Amino acid sequence: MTVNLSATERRIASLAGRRTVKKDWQAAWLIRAIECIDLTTLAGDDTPGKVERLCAKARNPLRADLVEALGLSGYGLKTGAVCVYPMMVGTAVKALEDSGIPVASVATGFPAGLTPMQQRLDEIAYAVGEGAHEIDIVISRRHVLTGNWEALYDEVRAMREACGEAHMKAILATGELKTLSNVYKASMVSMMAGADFVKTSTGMEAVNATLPVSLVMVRSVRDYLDFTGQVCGFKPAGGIRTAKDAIAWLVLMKEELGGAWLKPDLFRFGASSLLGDIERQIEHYVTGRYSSSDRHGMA
Ligand SMILES: O=C[C@H](O)COP(=O)(O)O
Repeated sequence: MTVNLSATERRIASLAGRRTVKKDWQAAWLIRAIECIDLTTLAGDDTPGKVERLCAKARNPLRADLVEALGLSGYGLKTGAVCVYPMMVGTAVKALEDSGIPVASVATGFPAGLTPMQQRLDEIAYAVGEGAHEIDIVISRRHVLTGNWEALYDEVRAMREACGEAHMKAILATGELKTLSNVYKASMVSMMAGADFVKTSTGMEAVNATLPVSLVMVRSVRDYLDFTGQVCGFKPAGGIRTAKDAIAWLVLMKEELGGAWLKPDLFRFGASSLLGDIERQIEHYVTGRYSSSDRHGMA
């Protein structure tokens, strides 16, 4: 399998012109984007209080006056999930009780994945034991860079088993995989080994989610569906900060995979600050005025 870089770039360059999403449609697409956000905090200074505030935001992602102006009172708008480190899972589970919002936890030596395998599996067990519904694992980049696909398969398979009932997202850390062909192969092997989602990045690599890498991954999802009949979700993560970015990714999903991949069961944004810009754009749609971005803090 090889990926044609210039064809990939050409396809991405043409995407923006394929759909015009303005005014009411833009507001509707942004609401959908909110429902697909894994609202994330993965920082060394995370505290229970910060996670509780983030969970409150996940329950009420837009200010009440904006929700009312959009006619969404009673709709129950909420984010797709809240994503935290394993030590914060218990706090998040408690804060999200009865909300229907799943808690996702990174695990397996996030972000580098360079801890011994047993510890990585124990970390999954810990997060699941704390109540995580979804586990975002990181793959060993060295298996990709050395072409050891069997080792990658075995690793992801073992992690899939450790997740039990929890959904598993496989983070490829695409910014460290060197080539788009490697991205395609790593994505395919992760799906073969049982990943429910493939995810671009940890947010900690030098290069995180990009549209060309995302195109390659969604094509692998499409091919996997054609080969096996199995559906897999997709999660771009890292550096997605603006409403405009969100629309670009939603257009990509709609064009490449169709409407089924515009819903949180098959599509998520991994993002810590995207919601703030979306709220700001929706405020502009409702009031005609832009507020300062610091009025839309997350936690
Ligand atoms: O998976 C989520 C990422 O760590 C979030 O990255 P971000 O802070 O660039 O939005």
